[in-house]
Amino acid sequence: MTVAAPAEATGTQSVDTSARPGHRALLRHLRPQSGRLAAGLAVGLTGSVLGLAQPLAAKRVVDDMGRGHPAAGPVALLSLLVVAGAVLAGLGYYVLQCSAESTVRDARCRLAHRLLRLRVPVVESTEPGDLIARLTSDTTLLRRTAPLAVTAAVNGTLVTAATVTMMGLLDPVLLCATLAVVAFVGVLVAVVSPRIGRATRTTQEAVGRLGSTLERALGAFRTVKASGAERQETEALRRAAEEARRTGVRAAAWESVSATATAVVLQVCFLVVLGLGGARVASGAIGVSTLVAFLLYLFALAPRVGQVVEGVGQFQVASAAAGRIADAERLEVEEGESEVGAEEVEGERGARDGEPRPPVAVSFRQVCFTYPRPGAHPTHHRVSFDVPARGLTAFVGPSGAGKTTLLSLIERFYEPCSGRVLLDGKDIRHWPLARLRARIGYVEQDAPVLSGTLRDNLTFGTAGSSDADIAKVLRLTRLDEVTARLPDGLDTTVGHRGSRLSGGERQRVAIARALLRRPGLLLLDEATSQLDAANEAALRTTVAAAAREVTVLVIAHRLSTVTTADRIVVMEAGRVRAIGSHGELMARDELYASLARTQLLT
Ligand SMILES: Nc1ncnc2c1ncn2[C@@H]1O[C@H](COP(=O)(O)OP(=O)(O)OP(=O)(O)O)[C@@H](O)[C@H]1O
Repeated sequence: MTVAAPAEATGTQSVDTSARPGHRALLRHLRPQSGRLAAGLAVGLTGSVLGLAQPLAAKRVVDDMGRGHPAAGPVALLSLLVVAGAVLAGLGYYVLQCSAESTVRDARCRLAHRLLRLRVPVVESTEPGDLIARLTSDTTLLRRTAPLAVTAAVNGTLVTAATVTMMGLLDPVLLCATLAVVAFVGVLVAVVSPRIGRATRTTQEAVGRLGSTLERALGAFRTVKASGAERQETEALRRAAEEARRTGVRAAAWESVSATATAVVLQVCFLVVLGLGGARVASGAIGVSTLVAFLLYLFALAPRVGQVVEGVGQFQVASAAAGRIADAERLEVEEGESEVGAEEVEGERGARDGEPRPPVAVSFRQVCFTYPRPGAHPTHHRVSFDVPARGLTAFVGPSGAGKTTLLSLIERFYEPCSGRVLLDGKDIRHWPLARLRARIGYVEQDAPVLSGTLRDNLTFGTAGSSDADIAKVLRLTRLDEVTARLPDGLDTTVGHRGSRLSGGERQRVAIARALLRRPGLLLLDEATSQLDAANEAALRTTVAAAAREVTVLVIAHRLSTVTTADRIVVMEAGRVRAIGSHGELMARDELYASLARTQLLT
C-alpha cells in the first residue's frame, strides 16, 4: 500500500513522491542535533588533521636521529600525535553516532505519538504493517545512512576544498583542466542520485508491503491455517520480498555506476594532468617538482571526491526514508489532548475517588452519515432519537441497518455529514475529545483483548485502578472464577489477542474493562453474543444494575437480551423505524414483531 490511499479516501492531504520534500524532511530530522553533529565533525576533523601531521613529526624524528641529536622530544610529540589523533577520531565518530541515535529516537517518538492519534477513518484505509515499517525499517535506514551522508558531505567537501586550493596555488592552469574533468562527475551525480533515491523509496514501499502481508496473515492465523492459505500468503510475501530485492538491486546498480564512473573520470583526470603537465614542464611554464606535488594532491583528492559521491548517494537513501516518515506524519490526526489535563479526565472518569459517575443523556438530531469511501452509500438518513440520562436503551434491526455506526459517531471515530449528536444537550463537537471519551465505556463488537496480562487488559487506560475496583468488576462480569483458575491470577499473560481465553471470556474482559472506567455512558455492541445462557443472564443483571446508575446503550441481535430494556430503537436501512418498549413495539411495529417471532418463538 502507499499512504496515498487515505488521502484519496479522506481528501485531506496528498503525498508528494518527488525527492525534494524528502531532503527537507531529512534536514528537519537533523536540525535539532546540529550542535552535536558539528561538535562530532569538528572533533573528527581535528583527529584527521593530527593524523596528517604525523608524517611530518616522523620525518623530524628520523632527521634528528640521523644528525645524532637526542630525539626524545620529537618522539614524545609523535606519540602524542598518534594517541591524540586516534582518540579524537574515535571520539568524533562516537559523538556522531550518538547524535544519529538521538535523531532516530526523536523521529520514532514523534511518529509513534502521531500514529496513535490518527483518525479512525485514516487507519481503516491504511495498512498497519506499512505504518509499522515506517516506524521501524525506515527509521533504521535513516539511522544507518544519515551520519554517513553528513560526514561525507562535510569532511569530503572541506578536504576537497582545501586540496583544490593547494592545487590552485601550485598551478591554476592544471587546476582548470582538473576541474573541467571533475565537473563531469558533478553532472553524473546529479543524474544518478535521484534514481538512487527513487529506487530506495520503492524498496522501502515493498518492505512496507511485506509487513502488511505478514500482519494480515498473523492477524488471522487460524483462518490462514483452516483455509489452507499458507501457500497463497507465502506467495504474496515472496512477491513483496522479490520486489524489494529488484529495486534494491536497481539502487545498487546506480550506486555502482556512479562509483565506477567517478573512478574512471578521476583516472582520465590523472592522464590529462600528466599530459598537459608534461607539456607545461617541457615549455618551462612549471618545474618538475610542481607537477609531482600537483599529482600527489590529485591522488589525495580522488578518495575525497569518491567520499562526496558516496555521501550524495547516502543522502538520497536517507531522504527517501525521511520522506516516507514525513508522509506518515502528514496523515490526519485527531484534535490534541492538550485541551484537557490528565487530572480533569481522571475527574470525569471518577475512577480515583470512586464517586458515582454522572449519567449522560444522548440525542441524535437529524443525523446523516456516509462513510468517506469512494462509492459509499449513505449509512444514516436523518436519524433522530433521545435517550435520557440513566436507563437501558437497546438498538435492534437487520444487519447493516447502521447500529454500530451510531456508536462510532458517539465516540467521534467518524463525524456526521449533517445533523448533530448531543451529550447532555451539548454538541459532541464542542466536547474536548479526551473528556468526551473519558465519560464513555465502549465494548466493541469483536471485543479485542490485547497481548499482555489480564491485569494490563482490565486496567487499559485506567492504570490507577485499585485492587478493590478490579475485584468488583471481576465479580460483576463473573471473571473472578476464571481469574482463580489462571496460574498467575490477574498477572497471567493472556497471549496474542487473548488467545488463552475463550470467546466469551474475551468478551467479558472487554466489558470489565469498560466498567472499570466508571463511565457515565456505557456502549455495548452485541456484548452478549458469545456468552452462554448462564453468563448471559448474569451479565444482563450486571447491565441492568449499571443502567440504574448510568446510561447504557446496547446493540443486540438477540432480542432475548433486550426485552426488558427501558426503550428499544428499531433501525432499518439507516433510518429509525420505531421507538418504544417491547410490549409497545410488539403491538405496533411489524419489523420488530417479526424479529421477535423468529427469535423469541412467540
Ligand atoms: N468502516 C466502514 N467503512 C465503510 N463502510 C462501512 C464501515 N463500517 C460499516 N460500513 C457499512 O455501513 C453500513 C452500516 O454498518 P453497521 O456496522 O453500522 O451496521 P449494523 O447495523 O451494526 O450491522 P450488524 O448488525 O451486521 O453489525 C453497512 O452497509 C456497512 O457495510
